[in-house]
Amino acid sequence: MRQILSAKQIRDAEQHVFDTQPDVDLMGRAAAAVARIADAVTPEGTVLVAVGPGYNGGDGLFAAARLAPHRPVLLWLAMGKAHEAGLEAAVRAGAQEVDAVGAIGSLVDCSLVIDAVTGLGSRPGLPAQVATFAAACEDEHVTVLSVDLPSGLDADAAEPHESFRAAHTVTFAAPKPCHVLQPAASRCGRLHVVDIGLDVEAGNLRQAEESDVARWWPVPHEGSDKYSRGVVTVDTGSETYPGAALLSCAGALHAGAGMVRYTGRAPSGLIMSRFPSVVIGDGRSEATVLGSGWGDTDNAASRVEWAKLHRLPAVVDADALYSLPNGRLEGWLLTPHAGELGRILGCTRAHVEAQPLECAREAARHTGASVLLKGATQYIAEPSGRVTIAVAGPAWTARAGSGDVLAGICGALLASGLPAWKAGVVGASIQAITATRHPGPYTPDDLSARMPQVIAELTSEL
Ligand SMILES: NC(=O)C1=CN([C@@H]2O[C@H](COP(=O)(O)OP(=O)(O)OC[C@H]3O[C@@H](n4cnc5c(N)ncnc54)[C@H](OP(=O)(O)O)[C@@H]3O)[C@@H](O)[C@H]2O)[C@@H](O)CC1
Ligand SMILES: Nc1ncnc2c1ncn2[C@@H]1O[C@H](COP(=O)(O)OP(=O)(O)O)[C@@H](O)[C@H]1O
Ligand SMILES: [K+]
Repeated sequence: MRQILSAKQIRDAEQHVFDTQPDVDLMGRAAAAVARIADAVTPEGTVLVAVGPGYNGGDGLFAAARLAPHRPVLLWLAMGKAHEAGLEAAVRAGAQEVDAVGAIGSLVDCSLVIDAVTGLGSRPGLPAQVATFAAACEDEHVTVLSVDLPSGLDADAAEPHESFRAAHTVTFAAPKPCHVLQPAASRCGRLHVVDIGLDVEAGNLRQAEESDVARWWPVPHEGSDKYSRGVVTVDTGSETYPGAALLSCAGALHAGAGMVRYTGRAPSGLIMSRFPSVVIGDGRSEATVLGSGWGDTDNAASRVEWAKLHRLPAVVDADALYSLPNGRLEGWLLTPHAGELGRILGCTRAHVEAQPLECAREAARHTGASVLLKGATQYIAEPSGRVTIAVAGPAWTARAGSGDVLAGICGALLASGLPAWKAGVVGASIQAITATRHPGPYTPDDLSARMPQVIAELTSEL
């Protein structure tokens, strides 16, 4: 599990070092890492460093001082001002200053641009002159290495403000939200996290890794039977949308449910012809999946209430999300996409997309359920306010029906005994990991059929 830290948490940790170990040169360590990675990314050729007015620019200047003795280095002071000691060191080492016109003109001969304009102190967006330079870097296809974060992004946000588009980003101590939350994360390129000796405390935002999914996967043991592995009741699909029933059953079966019972309104013959191991009809079970493909069902509320009355942990998807029963939904997992979460909260999809963490947290706090907010970045919020980001996957998964499969996967995991938040994290992650290992336009059901092999690989890698 990787901790994701806010700008404030990093600044507090830096302050602690300044207060307790005044001799430690944090900027020197940061600059050394930037120079080392710059040489690793492009070992030869001219490096142009775009330098801002604060400490981020200082990192760039001290990195320039380390690079200039063995390769040509140009400096562009993007906002006029620069860290004085850093500038002196860079110039002393042989770096040469250019103006804005010279900076853009030299791009054609540069092998690397180091973006050290702004970092943690970045206000969203870029001043016009810097925006022009960033656009020119893209036009010339120059490799950009951003220091701490692509200048223009907000360290704590997912929003893709006008910013540099980096091929590599070197950050310090831990990733910040902008490095892992889409769409901002797509501006960062490959992320290098460097330890500069900050002592950081765990917060309430973290990202799951493949190793967590492997560790948490409910692998059956000698004593397992179909009941102990977990029976999941799937009430999804309808006469109008029978496909959703097949998709959620496919998810539950391929995630390894001990038994799948189908109680929805899609024709049972259809289910049996595709999945003969599914048992049609009600019976004992450990969890239920509700809502995918219900459409405008008139008795949605009573079907959701039924799960609450039977104290059955539920995965609540799609239309069932608008018929949540009153009271705390402890042990439940809600799986909205941004539009659905907006409707639940009474705000717009755009608001949810701009404030995904806050919205997922609010829904979890309000309902008492865990909330899996689906999309390019998938957030699992708990009522406590803790948020775990699922392992990310490629955008191949972004197609109709992926959510129905995901609901089935999560249902099987909930039935196996995982707590709701973990079922959400593991379910969303396994779908993404499968898509990463099998890239291409697979249909959601074809992709789910590849999951068992990936689960076997993952759990045998332990
Ligand atoms: N502290 C340490 O020892 C260590 C710090 N480290 C490094 O320091 C970085 C943080 O440094 P920082 O706090 O100086 O902020 P930084 O990101 O350089 O920006 C502030 C300046 O930019 C300006 N500005 C911002 N946005 C703007 C915009 N859109 N358009 C125009 N101007 C804008 C802003 O102007 P103002 O808001 O004051 O008007 C201010 O002048 C951190 O990311 C890491 O790289 C590492 O070396 C480890 C040790
Ligand atoms: N950009 C993206 N990258 C990766 N996965 C995505 C992206 N956008 C959406 N997804 C995936 O697609 C699924 C879409 O779910 P949803 O919108 O509920 O679809 P449906 O209701 O049609 O099944 C989510 O589970 C998410 O995993
Ligand atoms: K930067």
